[in-house]
Amino acid sequence: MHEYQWEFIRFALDRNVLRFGEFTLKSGRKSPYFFNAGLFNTGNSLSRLGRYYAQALIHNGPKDIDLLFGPAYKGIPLAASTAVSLADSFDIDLPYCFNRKEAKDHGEGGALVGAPLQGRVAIIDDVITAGTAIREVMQIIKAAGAEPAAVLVALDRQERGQGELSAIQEVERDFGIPVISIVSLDQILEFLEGDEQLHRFLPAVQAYRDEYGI
Ligand SMILES: O=P(O)(O)OC[C@H]1O[C@H](OP(=O)(O)OP(=O)(O)O)[C@H](O)[C@@H]1O
Ligand SMILES: O=C(O)c1cc(=O)[nH]c(=O)[nH]1
Repeated sequence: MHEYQWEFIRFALDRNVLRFGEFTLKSGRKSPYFFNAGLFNTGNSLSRLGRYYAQALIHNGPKDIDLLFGPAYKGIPLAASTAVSLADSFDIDLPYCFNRKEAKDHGEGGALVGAPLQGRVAIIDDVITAGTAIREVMQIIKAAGAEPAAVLVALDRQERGQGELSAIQEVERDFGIPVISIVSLDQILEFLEGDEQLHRFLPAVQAYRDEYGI
């Protein structure tokens, strides 16, 4: 694992974002670990997080991105902090937008907020598990006439999607775009192996991976 990945896992553990226990996921799967990006909840942690995403996009993403999109809800501050980091640290001023889960019927109305949803879009979200959320986002982008160009997530849980491939592999195959993650379950397992205090969670995470992993 790269040093920045080890640092990122330490950062997520310190903020209680990465936790071990028993959690029910959007897919209904019962997971022994959970990544709650909502707990990156201070200016400092969001600023640091935005830099991780911005670096991942610059180093591993396509060069010709026109817009960042943050899926409601947790993707919203992620896209915003990535946009700020790109501007502040890399002198790249990209527009960003996000959706509402319920369309608004007064004021400016509608389900989209921010810059017009157009051009080549990088989707900024927290995790991909079974891939349901990301497929919903693809529909929103296509309905607007824009073009999905990449997906960026903090954590690739490396779980099966609709078939035998991982949800991320299915997205790459079905939409022909790269999915970039800061860390994946492989690195979390490696971290657990090397950490005296967290080592005890390894068996449960490995058993979960045997059931749902690829
Ligand atoms: O790959 P999947 O199986 O779809 O699961 C992952 C998605 O589930 C969570 O979103 P959720 O819809 O719970 O929304 P939130 O951002 O409002 O917490 C998470 O933020 C991912 O977007
Ligand atoms: O699959 C999910 O619902 C899910 C997993 C996870 O680790 N974090 C999260 O916010 N959602």
